[in-house]
Amino acid sequence: MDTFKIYINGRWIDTGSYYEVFNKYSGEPLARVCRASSSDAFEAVDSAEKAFQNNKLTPLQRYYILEKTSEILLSQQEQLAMTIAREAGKPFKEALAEVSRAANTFRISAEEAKRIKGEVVPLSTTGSENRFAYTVRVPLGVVCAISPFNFPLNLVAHKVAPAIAAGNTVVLKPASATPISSLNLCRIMEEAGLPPGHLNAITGAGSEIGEALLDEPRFAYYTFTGSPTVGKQIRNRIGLRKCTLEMGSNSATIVHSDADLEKAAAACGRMAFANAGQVCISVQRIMVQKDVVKQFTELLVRQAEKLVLGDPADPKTDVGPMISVRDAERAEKWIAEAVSGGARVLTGGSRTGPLLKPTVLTGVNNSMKVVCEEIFAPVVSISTFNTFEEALKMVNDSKYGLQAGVYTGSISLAMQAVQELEVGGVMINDTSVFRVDEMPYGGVKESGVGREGPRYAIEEMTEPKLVVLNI
Ligand SMILES: NC(=O)c1ccc[n+]([C@@H]2O[C@H](COP(=O)([O-])OP(=O)(O)OC[C@H]3O[C@@H](n4cnc5c(N)ncnc54)[C@H](O)[C@@H]3O)[C@@H](O)[C@H]2O)c1
Ligand SMILES: O=C[C@H](O)CS(=O)(=O)O
Repeated sequence: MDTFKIYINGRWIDTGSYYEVFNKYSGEPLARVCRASSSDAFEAVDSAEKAFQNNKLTPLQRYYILEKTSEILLSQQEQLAMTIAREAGKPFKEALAEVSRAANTFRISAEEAKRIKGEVVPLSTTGSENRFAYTVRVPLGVVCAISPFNFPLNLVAHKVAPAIAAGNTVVLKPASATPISSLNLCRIMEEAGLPPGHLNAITGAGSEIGEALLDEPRFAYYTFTGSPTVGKQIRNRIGLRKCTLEMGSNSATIVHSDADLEKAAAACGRMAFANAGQVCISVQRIMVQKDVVKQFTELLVRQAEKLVLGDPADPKTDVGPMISVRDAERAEKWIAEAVSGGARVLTGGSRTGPLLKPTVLTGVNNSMKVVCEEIFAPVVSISTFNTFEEALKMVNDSKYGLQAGVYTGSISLAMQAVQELEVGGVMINDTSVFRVDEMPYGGVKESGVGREGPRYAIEEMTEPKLVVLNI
């Protein structure tokens, strides 16, 4: 079994303490991963701080390193995807797409590294005569990047690539369940020419090492993706320092009676169960106009029942295991809670180990966890509405607000949704899950603070410095 070491200052370090990462489908040990200590965390920050202070990269150097990283990712797409399939349980075909997206995230960040700019500030107030003012955007310094299990490569890319593009240095703490993809990325960035200290990765089980990072005063910025529970802890612990928090959601998609129902059902049927529903913008709630709910539901159930559940390493698999048996058991309990409250299971609902069958529920209400919480499982609930205003209220009746989808043939209804939905992104005639990596991405309410997407993450990871010349 391979042993994966932590990466500090360009050196691979065997800490002598390990934990096992498991194949999420078979439950077999996949690799042994070093467990970092708080002194390793301290050393990682030391390394990043020294690199930031003593070895700044020019924008062009950053461009070449990020562009090269993108190329290497694509050249190793199959093996990187198989690692994602095994450590995260993501179906191989989805994992291939994730590697391709990560390469794209690096390519976009490479381009943005050449475009970081300030602006001329016209001064006209009396007393500002003979003065010329402008701003420059400067990097914040050492960035702490903490990433989730469900996109173990691309969501790490969305933190590391913009941070490096902006001229920062990084200490990365990947999810304990899926650290291998991050360590592969460190290897690739080293091969791409990233000098020692610019990227450091420390791994460990549970929140122990994560906690050590929150107590570290030398981080200028925290970029976190994960659950609201942890995100709130970070917000409360880091004082006045800036952070981006990409957190949970119980994303909704509205299907109006004037929608293309075949198209809407096909998209919802695919995207409600991608990555076994473990996607922050997963189609978890579908609101359907009552005149078309019967037809839509039949189409959706048919779509769900076509999906192949099984080993994510098998190219035929559409839905793999959830990240753990415990999470699958939690989802199963939430389904049972909904059923005891009057909900009906139209398909799915049963579990074998970490495999939960794609599940479609109706007869739900907003007091049920499957609706009001983030289920993060292959479970979707259908509710009905009479008027479009009702649908908008149902979507907004949530503590989350990441992205929403709206299927309608009416431009005025679409614009009303844009106006009234309390979310970070409105997808018209797409599900809530639509995302390409150059988009600004993030939410409101408990879905988070700040935006990702390379150009927007770079804005967050730099700040304007004003210069005034009295000439
Ligand atoms: N909004 C987004 O872009 C987005 C994307 C993917 C996932 N998510 C969210 O992430 C969650 C699923 O991912 P997860 O289970 O890995 O989330 P999680 O919150 O359990 O863990 C996220 C990261 O935080 C670390 N962590 C845990 N406790 C910590 C602590 N006390 N201090 C510092 N770090 C700590 C974990 O080790 C992991 O690296 C879901 O809520 C999902 O909605 C959001
Ligand atoms: O899980 C949340 C991710 O941000 C979803 S994706 O990156 O849009 O696939």
